[in-house]
Amino acid sequence: MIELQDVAVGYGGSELLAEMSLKLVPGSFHFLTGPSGAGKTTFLKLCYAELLPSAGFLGLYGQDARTMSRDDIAQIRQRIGVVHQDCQFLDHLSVAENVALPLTVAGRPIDAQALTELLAWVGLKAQMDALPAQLSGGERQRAALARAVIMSPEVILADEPTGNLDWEMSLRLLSLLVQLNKMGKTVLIATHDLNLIRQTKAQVSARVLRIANRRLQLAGADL
Ligand SMILES: Nc1ncnc2c1ncn2[C@@H]1O[C@H](COP(=O)(O)OP(=O)(O)OP(=O)(O)O)[C@@H](O)[C@H]1O
Repeated sequence: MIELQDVAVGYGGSELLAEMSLKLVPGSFHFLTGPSGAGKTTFLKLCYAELLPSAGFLGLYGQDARTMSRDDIAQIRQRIGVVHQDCQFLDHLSVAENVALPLTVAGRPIDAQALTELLAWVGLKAQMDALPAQLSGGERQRAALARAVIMSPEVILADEPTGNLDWEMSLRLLSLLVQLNKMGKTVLIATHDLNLIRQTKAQVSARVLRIANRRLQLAGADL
């Protein structure tokens, strides 16, 4: 579904990451770790063609990302749900309307019952009519996760989804991502929280990728 062969990427002509190869197979669970500034967000942006490689092959569902039209990329993005590091919401819309926004934008009907069930699943049923400003950090992250999965994507990419959360809330969010994986979704989570990775590996068979020295590596068994 997402395949990189010898990919390099950078900004403004300077290379940040190089020689990256990876195949994200359906149903897999990956963590991506590495120090701040190593390029985790940049790597995720490649995976949903927000950035294109400066060298190598990036395949999205069998198509070469560099030859895809805007429409092709828009289609592919419907199959990839992204939880961004700084989850942004439209302040004047309710939590439910924000979560349903990808459907609205795509011109798809909103199934009110399915929306309520999704909000209940992330523990936000009581807050569905609240405004985003009324949510706590953990609630915002869970709303962002609900918004990322509302289009039933096959892949979920989450960028530091537990960034500012306490341990208990981090585990709660992780358990939602594990549940999605057990439902067959492919999950990739960028995080610098090694304890979280260790904790999750007890629940799910996860591979840990690490960015070091501008390269993507498979982390050792210690993680
Ligand atoms: N749009 C951009 N233009 C130029 N440089 C950028 C851009 N986005 C990121 N960078 C630089 O690329 C490097 C990697 O950034 P990136 O956000 O991918 O790292 P990260 O591993 O996700 O970091 P963090 O853990 O702090 O979120 C950083 O040095 C950053 O300043």
